[in-house]
Amino acid sequence: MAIEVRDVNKSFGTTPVLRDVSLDVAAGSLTALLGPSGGGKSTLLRVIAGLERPDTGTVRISGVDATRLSPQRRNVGFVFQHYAAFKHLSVFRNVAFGLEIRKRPKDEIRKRVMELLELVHLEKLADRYPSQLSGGQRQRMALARALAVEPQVLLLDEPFGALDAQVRKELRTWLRRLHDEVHVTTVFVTHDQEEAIEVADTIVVLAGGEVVQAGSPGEVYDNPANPFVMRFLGPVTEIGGSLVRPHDVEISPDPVEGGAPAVISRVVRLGFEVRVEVEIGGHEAWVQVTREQADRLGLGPGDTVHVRPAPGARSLALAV
Ligand SMILES: Nc1ncnc2c1ncn2[C@@H]1O[C@H](COP(=O)(O)OP(=O)(O)OP(=O)(O)O)[C@@H](O)[C@H]1O
Repeated sequence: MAIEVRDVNKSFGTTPVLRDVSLDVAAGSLTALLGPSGGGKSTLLRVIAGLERPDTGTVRISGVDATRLSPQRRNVGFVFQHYAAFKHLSVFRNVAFGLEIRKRPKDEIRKRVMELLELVHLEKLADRYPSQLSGGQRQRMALARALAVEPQVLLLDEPFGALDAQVRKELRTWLRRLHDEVHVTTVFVTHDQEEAIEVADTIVVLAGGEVVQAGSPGEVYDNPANPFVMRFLGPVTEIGGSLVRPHDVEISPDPVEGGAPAVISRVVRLGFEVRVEVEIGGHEAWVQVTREQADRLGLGPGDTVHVRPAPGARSLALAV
């Protein structure tokens, strides 16, 4: 394991922020810490980085007990949402910085920095200053700088959080590819479930300072540990006292075994998908169907249909 967090507790004043957190991060993996705002994600990342000291518990990095080591001695690289670049230094010098203070030979620095700039596709912008870069380019420079000193672990705290949705999506794909090339163990914080599912090979769901579930994106999406995780990972609706994904609901004009009669209140076409809003015995639910299905069934407001979770669909019973 590249990172082993054991029974970590951390409070700020009297407020517990991390409660008995244990976590294993496999070497070479790309792990997302996912959860709602205030759940403790950044604090956990900072504990791993050595920027916060846990009240109890331990952090091991590459087999070494790092709990009491300073951030500088942990061999970790980090990138934050608002990356503080050296404004008066060129992109090249920003990336070279860590190597220069380690007094590496000039030739070696030049070679390594140019390799890194190619990796993050900034080789043509080496002589620019940070103020002459876009937000996305600046974050890529930050990643190159963090990678320059060959950290054992890369820690990213919402690295694309301040960028607009389009650039964010591009950088996600790019981060995944970068990771496939470099394989450095990476932990990144996000509150965006789509980002976590798309980029990470392991997702750790953190809420209320506790690890609620950890697993591959498929496991966490398909086998959520509880209704909270199911809601957080994707859309849900309630049918017959169970929580189910709206694309896992069968809709039929005729009565079906285990089905409940429902009245369609609205049919919303969202490109390829159609969202069918229904009322079942006084409560609202919705079903996601394809446009082809909606047309074939001729669904319209006021129609009575029958709905049930599709056979084999994942559903979670809700406590009454
Ligand atoms: N230095 C601090 N002093 C006091 N309280 C803090 C400190 N840092 C964090 N907290 C509190 O700890 C809780 C968890 O914060 P943390 O930043 O770890 O959550 P998060 O999951 O990363 O949330 P976000 O996505 O909003 O950053 C919050 O209630 C926050 O107000």
